[in-house]
Amino acid sequence: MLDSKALIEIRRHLHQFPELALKEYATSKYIRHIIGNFKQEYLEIRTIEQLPTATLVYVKGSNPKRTIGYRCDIDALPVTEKTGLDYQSKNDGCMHACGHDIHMTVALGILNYFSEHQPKDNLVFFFQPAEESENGGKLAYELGVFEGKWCPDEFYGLHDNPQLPAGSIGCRLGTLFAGTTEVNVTLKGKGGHAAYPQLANDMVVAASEYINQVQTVVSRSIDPIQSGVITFGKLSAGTIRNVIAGEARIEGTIRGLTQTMIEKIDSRLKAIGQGIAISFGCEVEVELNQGGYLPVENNPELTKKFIDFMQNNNQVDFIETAPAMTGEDFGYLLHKFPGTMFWLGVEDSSQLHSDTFTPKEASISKGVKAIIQFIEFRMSNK
Ligand SMILES: CC(=O)N[C@@H](CCC[C@H](N)C(=O)O)C(=O)O
Repeated sequence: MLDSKALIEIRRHLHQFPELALKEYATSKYIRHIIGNFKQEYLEIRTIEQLPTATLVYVKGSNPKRTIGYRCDIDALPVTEKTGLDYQSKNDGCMHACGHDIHMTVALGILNYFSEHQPKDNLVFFFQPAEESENGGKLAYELGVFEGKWCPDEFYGLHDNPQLPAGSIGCRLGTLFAGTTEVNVTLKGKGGHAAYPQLANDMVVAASEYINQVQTVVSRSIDPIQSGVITFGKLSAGTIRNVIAGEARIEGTIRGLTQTMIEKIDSRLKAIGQGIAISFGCEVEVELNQGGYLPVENNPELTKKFIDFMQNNNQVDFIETAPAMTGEDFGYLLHKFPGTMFWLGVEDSSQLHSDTFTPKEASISKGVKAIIQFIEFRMSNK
């Protein structure tokens, strides 16, 4: 069984070579290499031609009543790491700033254990590309990856959480994470000389107005008891100070804890786009793409079992958490299969997606242990 030193070595390797969504070639090669060193007797490794960076592993149960799925995500973010760690990212402008290196290592630790201790039920491990964007979970589902013996009766997955103590487990009944919609707004007007605004149609001003008006959506259009977030993380326009920009592009993300909320915000963003087009006499295209980022809704029965198990396990520090506005395309898979998503505490003062994010590695072995214990408990259950 991989000890904590071996797990940390794996995690540090993964951390140094992060790759963006659907480009995780070295990552998946490394994952397969590590799995290739495990005892193979109960394992079947599968790759998918149309989703080449995905890896699935089937573990044959000794007396199966069901197939339990376990998913982890493998992609990284376009963030330049500033941790200064001696194992910091060697891939410029790319970082495991959301802790997917931790997720992969935990999954490998669990898989390693079951490769040596044949489980009673069948297990399916899914090392999923493209969680941060590009809808890897949905893509896999639509390719029919989970058909036949690869279809889990129940599916589990975790996300790391820097706000929780290292190695603790957090979860809740109901919605754990928000649904998200990616939004891209393109505004087209007319470029020109900075000195002659009357002859041009300035899209820096129109884009600013669009962004300002959108700030009223959460404060004025939605029920204050419910939650919604709109963040524009990227704005681009223009080439130089003295040329009026004829085009602007805004990229953002919308979050809501219910699908109704997401749809309500989506429709307001479209309507504001139409208003800006009329008032500025320009073209405004509002593209909305939810992809597979549906709200992460935990299955009540399975999640109750999960929470009861973790709460009654004196080796686990369990924390009941509030819903979070993070998104996860595991939400899509949980709309197809019953299951549970939960947090693994990694305790850090930096938040997810920050360039100084440094999860505590002690959380890895604790997470592996707690999840193995849960899977064993689940296999002993009807
Ligand atoms: C856990 C986490 O941080 N997930 C990402 C998921 C991204 C969703 C989608 N690409 C979007 O930006 O809307 C997050 O940003 O919450």
